[in-house]
Amino acid sequence: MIKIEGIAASAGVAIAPAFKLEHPDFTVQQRSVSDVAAEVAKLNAALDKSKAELEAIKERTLQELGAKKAEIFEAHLLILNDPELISPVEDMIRNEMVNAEYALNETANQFISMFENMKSAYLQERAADMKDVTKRVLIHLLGLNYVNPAEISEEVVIIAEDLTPSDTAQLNRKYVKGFTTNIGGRTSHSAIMARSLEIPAVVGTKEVLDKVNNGDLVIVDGLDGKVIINPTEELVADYRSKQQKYQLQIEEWRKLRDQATVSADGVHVELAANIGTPNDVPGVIDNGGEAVGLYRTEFLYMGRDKLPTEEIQFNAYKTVLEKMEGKPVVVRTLDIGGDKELPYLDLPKEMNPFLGFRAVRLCLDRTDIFRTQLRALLRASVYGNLRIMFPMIATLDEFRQAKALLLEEKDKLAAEGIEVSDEIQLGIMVEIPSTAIIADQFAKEVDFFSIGTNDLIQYTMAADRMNERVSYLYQPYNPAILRLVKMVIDAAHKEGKWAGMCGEMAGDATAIPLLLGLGLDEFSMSATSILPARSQISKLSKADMAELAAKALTMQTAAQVVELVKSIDA
Ligand SMILES: C=C(OP(=O)(O)O)C(=O)O
Ligand SMILES: [Mg+2]
Repeated sequence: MIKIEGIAASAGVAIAPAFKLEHPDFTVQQRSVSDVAAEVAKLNAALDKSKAELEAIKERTLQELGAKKAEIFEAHLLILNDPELISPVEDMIRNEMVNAEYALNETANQFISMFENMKSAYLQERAADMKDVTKRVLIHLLGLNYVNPAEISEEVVIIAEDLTPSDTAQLNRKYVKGFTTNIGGRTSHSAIMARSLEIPAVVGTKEVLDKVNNGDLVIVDGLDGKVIINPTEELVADYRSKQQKYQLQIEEWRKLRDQATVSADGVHVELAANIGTPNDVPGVIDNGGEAVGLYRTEFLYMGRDKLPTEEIQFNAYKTVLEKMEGKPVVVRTLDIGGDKELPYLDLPKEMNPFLGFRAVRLCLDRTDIFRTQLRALLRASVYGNLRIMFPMIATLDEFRQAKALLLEEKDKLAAEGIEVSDEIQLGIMVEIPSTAIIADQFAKEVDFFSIGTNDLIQYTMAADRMNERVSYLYQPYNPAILRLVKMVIDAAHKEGKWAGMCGEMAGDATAIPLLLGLGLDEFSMSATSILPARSQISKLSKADMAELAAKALTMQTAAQVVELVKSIDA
């Protein structure tokens, strides 16, 4: 039995066999072959295995997710059965006497670049299918040991060095009971997504991948940040009861679903949810969310081969607004960069991606991309209560430029006779210290602030939010952070505006008493944190918390602040 400590990233307990997820090396080398017939046979065997896999996946998808989702695998099968692709591969092996993987890769790449250069969106999508199918066959030709995480069909706990946000988005909750990684922090995007998928997770363990073998029984304790490999039977029994207790607690919280969030002394605050896709909305409603406080639109841009069209975006935004039935929806414009990459934009690698060309910086440069998103948002605005928010604003100039582009697009739509709501509030994320410091000036021009503590903490403390080695510096309760938060809230209130928070700190049980005391109006968090937060706030008096917060601001260290907050229970 091995016990490993990590960072509790998504609540709950998972107990299942380990599935190690390692990204294989798809590099293909050219080799000369003398036995051409054997090479062709090798190709055919790999094709047969791939087809059999696809048949099985298609069948399963059909049963579990329906005909529409299964179509993609039918398309992949058609490619593998297409003589126009397969014959040239065989010809190349025979004529040039080269290895099967090289012939396949070369031929497929020619088709891929041909499709990519076509005008039709349909044919461009075929390029993505071709890439997927080629990878599948190469896995067999190169003898790689790899299963796509989306295709797991038994209950497992995933063990990985790290998971990208798009890996995480593909996980099927039915089979993936939990995950644990070597690197990452509580605010890395895979952790955030794990919370919205309600998959227990422990990240930043530094060593779990080296310590575990495929099939080992693993416990992931996402409540206390522990991973146990090959536990004793007694420990498994203990954790099963911890799992049940947590389940009962969730049922208790559920009773608060349809209630407003009111403090013990009768003050209402808004509890909103952070979402990544329209599919997250049922989770928001299910968890009693009063609004969407942050819709991270970048996930619409990820996991595809090219930019989403205005129509794709319009439909996504409209769906969210309609499903929220008039409750506020804060949509954040594209925040790509940092740990969220868009390979098809072909941006140069940067030394410090979190300090680089990202979010609104990119949008103000690539106004073509930005304008498309703004148009889609404006068109969708008539379907609900839309609020638009710009990320990573560092200067007033950036806000003014972004707002000017929005107004230009609004005028254009009006000229085209397309209806746009006149009630759209326009706000900014406060996640860069410069903006927090002159929040009083911003407050005169914006309709609201949403404090992005995930980034605000990393920029204030100069500690990478993804790096577990400096996680000791990632201190939400540091008085320096609390003072910045206070400046932003006070600045908003002075101008009659509201201040929210959509960083993970907003859902953190230790931070909530302080934030309530500092006067935060809206708390936006992972949907699963909403009910525990509602329960907690109902027991706190805002007036008492204001006194507590005032004391916290005079403390010297984060540890002292934590002690102070703990003392309210004592
Ligand atoms: C909510 C935030 O945005 P993201 O986590 O997407 O950077 C933040 O920085 O706090
Ligand atoms: Mg951010």
